[in-house]
Amino acid sequence: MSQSHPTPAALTMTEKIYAAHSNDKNVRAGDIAIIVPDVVLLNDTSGTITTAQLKMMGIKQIANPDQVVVVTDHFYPPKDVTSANSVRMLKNLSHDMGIKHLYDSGRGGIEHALLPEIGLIGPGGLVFGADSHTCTAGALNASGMGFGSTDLAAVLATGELWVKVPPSIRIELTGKPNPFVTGKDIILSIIGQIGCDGALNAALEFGGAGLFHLNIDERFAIANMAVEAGAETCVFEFDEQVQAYIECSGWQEHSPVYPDKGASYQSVISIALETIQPVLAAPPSPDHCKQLKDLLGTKVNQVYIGNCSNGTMTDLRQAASILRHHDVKAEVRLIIVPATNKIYRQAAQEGLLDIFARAGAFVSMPTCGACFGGHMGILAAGETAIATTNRNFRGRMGHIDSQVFLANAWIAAAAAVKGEIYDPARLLKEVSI
Ligand SMILES: CC(C)[C@H](C(=O)O)[C@@H](O)C(=O)O
Ligand code: SF4
Repeated sequence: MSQSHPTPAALTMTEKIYAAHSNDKNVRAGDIAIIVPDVVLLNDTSGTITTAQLKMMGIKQIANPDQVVVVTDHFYPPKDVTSANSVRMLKNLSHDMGIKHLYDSGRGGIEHALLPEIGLIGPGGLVFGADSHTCTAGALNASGMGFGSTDLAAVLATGELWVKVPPSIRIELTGKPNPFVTGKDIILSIIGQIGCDGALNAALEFGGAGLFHLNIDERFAIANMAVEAGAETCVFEFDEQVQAYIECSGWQEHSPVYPDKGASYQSVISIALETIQPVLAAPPSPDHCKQLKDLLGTKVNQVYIGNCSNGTMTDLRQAASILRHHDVKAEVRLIIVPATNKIYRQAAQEGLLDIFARAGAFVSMPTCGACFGGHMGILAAGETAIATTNRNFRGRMGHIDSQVFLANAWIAAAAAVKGEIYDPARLLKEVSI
């Protein structure tokens, strides 16, 4: 419950979003508040546990079917009978409970990329999801929080949940990134600096003049990985780029939040974008940040370009700029997965899918697939992958003795061509000579 706070107060963006979704408009960081999210997000892994919990609780009708979005993406299209049963379970739930927002992967995409794209989340909005990367929504001046499946069952049953409003860490971005430095390099560098628990139980809030140089796709890549620094959620400041995005997506509510001058932060971290170099996260964790120049020559067996953080048009265009001139090295498996149906079709229209297929890549409609070692790209013992994904824990993409390096799409594509970690800038120069 909210304590008695002096008013008027200077608030963070996170405090404003949670207060706006609570009956108690005076809630602040540290308070426990009953929160009603705009969206409750379920997928075909955790969502099935949530569904089973609802059954155990004897819930015949959920509180607000319009609040719920169901996306089948993790094992989509079902890879075996168990995953087929999971998808069936979610389709039955949607039918029985009157949930209209049901998206299968072919029609929709990976949940965190899809939700903003179809205008179901936007400035000032709040989503609770049974998936840790629900924080991706933060790129659009919204807040997304991941929960366990049982908590989500409680939200479905009642439409609300108690939450401890997190304190915020302000990340002040200044300057302009160098060529070949992307959102991925920025977030990997930040996690490398503060560690996988550097933002534990806090909200990351991104702002500053440097934001101007980051397009929305790059902000998605950054927001998506806030949880890899331990953050509960993250929020980016609102600007013209967010405004332009929601004009296309159709997000109806227009309630951007701004940080108040004098708002209180757990800490403030300044990042001068021009100081960031192209980096990778070496195994076995996303905070194991290494400069590209220190990993050159590392052999790779598989390259994966996709997932909910980096399966965007920005990533695909970067990969295509390399693959239009080069074939994938014969012994390397390159898998490219646009994050949504819309991105897939845009890439087709721009001729990118053809460039990928011609170069020898395996291209697929959206699915989580290999990202979490689910299907379609499992690593054998001793194999090494470079992935534009967000996690490289031991065994993440397959065998417990396989390795994953996280990197941007330029670096990933260059590795697919060379079969080893290679400087994409150098590769492009070799073409123009
Ligand atoms: C399976 C799912 C619950 C999980 C998550 O919560 O993040 C997955 O999406 C992941 O990336 O590991
Ligand atoms: S793409 Fe990967 S990280 Fe994203 S939701 Fe799917 S499994 Fe999780």
